[in-house]
Amino acid sequence: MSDVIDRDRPRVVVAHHSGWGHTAALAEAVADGARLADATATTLAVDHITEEQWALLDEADAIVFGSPTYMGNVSAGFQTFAELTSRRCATGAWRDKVAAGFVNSGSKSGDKLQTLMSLAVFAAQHHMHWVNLGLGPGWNSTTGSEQDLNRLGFFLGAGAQTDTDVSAAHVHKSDLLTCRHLGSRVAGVAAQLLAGRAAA
Ligand SMILES: Cc1cc2nc3c(=O)[nH]c(=O)nc-3n(C[C@H](O)[C@H](O)[C@H](O)COP(=O)(O)O)c2cc1C
Repeated sequence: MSDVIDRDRPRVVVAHHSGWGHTAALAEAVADGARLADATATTLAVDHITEEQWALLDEADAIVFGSPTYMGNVSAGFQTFAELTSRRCATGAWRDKVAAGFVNSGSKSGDKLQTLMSLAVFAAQHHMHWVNLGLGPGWNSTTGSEQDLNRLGFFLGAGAQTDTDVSAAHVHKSDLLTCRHLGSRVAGVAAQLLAGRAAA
């Protein structure tokens, strides 16, 4: 594929922290969704970030942030990354990129809305365009089930729950599909933005 066509495809980076691999599995699902929507996608663990990976972030059209919920907020690993972006924040390096977020916790709620809100505020500090989940709530009626997309009923981004005593192979199918949906949605919005900028 030529460089010109490659440049026309949105570049999505999924920047996440994960202590035991649960949130990393969700990150892969986000990337799969972006690829399904014809974007290029890279997952990136923010606790081992190289100069090349910083460059990937700087060149991305969209960055999807992901964190487990630790003590009712983003993990220290994610927050360390966030603080390392302060110079980019000051210079507006990520201004007008598309952003979105996904979070995970051990408890069904686990106060992970707070985690998602922290991601959204982080994106806002970078003057990024936050994309919401774009799904109605699942599993909220007598005919619903925990296999529904968006089974935990989030709007701001994707919310997942993983039992604390299972491996990453047991991340809930519905949560993986919900994250895949988010990746596709982000890629679609990024493509619309790129097309709009080109037209303008
Ligand atoms: C230090 C620490 C704090 C945690 N705090 C919360 C919490 O506030 N709410 C919750 O529901 N789960 C909490 N958990 C559980 C994790 O969110 C859960 O195990 C998650 O799946 C871990 O994802 P990871 O493998 O991507 O790190 C905590 C786990 C750790 C290690």
